[in-house]
Amino acid sequence: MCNPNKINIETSLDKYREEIDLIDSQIINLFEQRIEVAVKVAEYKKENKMNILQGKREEEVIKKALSELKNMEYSEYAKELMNLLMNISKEVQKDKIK
Ligand SMILES: O=C(O)C(=O)C[C@]1(C(=O)O)C=C[C@@H](O)C=C1
Repeated sequence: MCNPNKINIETSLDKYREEIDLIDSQIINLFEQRIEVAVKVAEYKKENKMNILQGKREEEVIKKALSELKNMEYSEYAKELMNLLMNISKEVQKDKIK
């Protein structure tokens, strides 16, 4: 005999995973768009002899991102995510303009 509760648990897990898949696909699309803009910024920086690292701008990006958060419990994780995104931008920019 199968346990109907187990079926329910699996069904809701599948639903949550479908939700995560949808969110991941949006994140990956936005991630790609962000990188493509960072590549354009790299070209601008090269033409204008600017440093790849823009510390003041990074502070602003983090501040702005945190101001969008509804649950401040996640602020350290959000900060970690933004720092990771900017580190990836800088890596891509270095590759593009070296
Ligand atoms: O604004 C810039 O100058 C960028 O290159 C973009 C970006 C980012 O990913 O947000 C990347 C590197 C800089 O240090 C600051 C910000």
